[in-house]
Amino acid sequence: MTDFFKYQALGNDYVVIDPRSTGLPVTPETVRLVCDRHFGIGADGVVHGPLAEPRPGVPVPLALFNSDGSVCGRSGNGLRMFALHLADRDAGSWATGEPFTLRTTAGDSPVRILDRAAGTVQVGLGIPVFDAAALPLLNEDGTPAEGSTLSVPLTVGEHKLTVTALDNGNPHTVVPVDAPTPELARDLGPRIAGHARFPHRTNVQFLRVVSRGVLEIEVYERGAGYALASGSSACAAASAARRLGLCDDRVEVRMPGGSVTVALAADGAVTLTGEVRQVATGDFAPALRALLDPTPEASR
Ligand SMILES: N[C@H](CCC[C@H](N)C(=O)O)C(=O)O
Repeated sequence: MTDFFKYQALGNDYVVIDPRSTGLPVTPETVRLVCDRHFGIGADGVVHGPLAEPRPGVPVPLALFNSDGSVCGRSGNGLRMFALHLADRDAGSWATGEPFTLRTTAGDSPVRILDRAAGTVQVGLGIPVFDAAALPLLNEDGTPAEGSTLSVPLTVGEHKLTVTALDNGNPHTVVPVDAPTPELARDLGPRIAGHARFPHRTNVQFLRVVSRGVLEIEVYERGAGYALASGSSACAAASAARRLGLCDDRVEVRMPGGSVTVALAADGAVTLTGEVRQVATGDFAPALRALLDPTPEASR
């Protein structure tokens, strides 16, 4: 029995809870405690899976949570970590380097372990949607907005911004700025993430185009806060920059925790490649375990 497996991708950390290794329930409350950096293990989110016995050739179901306990449709980093977890724990067909498919509430994502020793894992996040109704995005007066979400005006307090919003399994809002800084992300990030015009909230990327092949972002994640890196955010920034004509089809996206590569196909489909590492595996101590699963039979 192993209660948890912890992974990080460029400092974006997730705790994997595998129901085959532990009987612990996974609920928004337990996710919040596990992710708490003072009272729990500490993580930006939890990956719970596989939710059915994994079989080669069949999409492997899993659930993703943010550290605040909210459900996250898709996580570029969480999916890549879970792919490596399958290879670490089960080897077999997950470790051959052949692509396989992971299934979340946001749909299916192909993953591929390119180099297991180096932790190089690739995930496909599909074709993003730049559509106000899909996000959804509201007008200033609270009515549903319609049409393209490329370069839309957004007022945040005294700031008059021009942002590009998109959905790639998660909602994202890309804010081009001259100088993305952690201070800017921590200050403006939560105000955009929780802005009334985004009823489902949004992840936020502050973007600087370094060159046509290099982007730099600072990330504020919906449900998790300031993040050293985010896979779907890197993809969102690259997709927005490409649609705005600011970058080429293959870009390096630099974040405080490190860089990933994002490739953009002619139809807009996005592939993310980067490093993932296991940090720790372990068991929750009895006192924490009792909080995570208060049923008497859970105590050991
Ligand atoms: N860390 C994730 C994204 C989390 C997105 C989540 N915060 C949400 O949409 O609710 C990633 O690497 O793609």
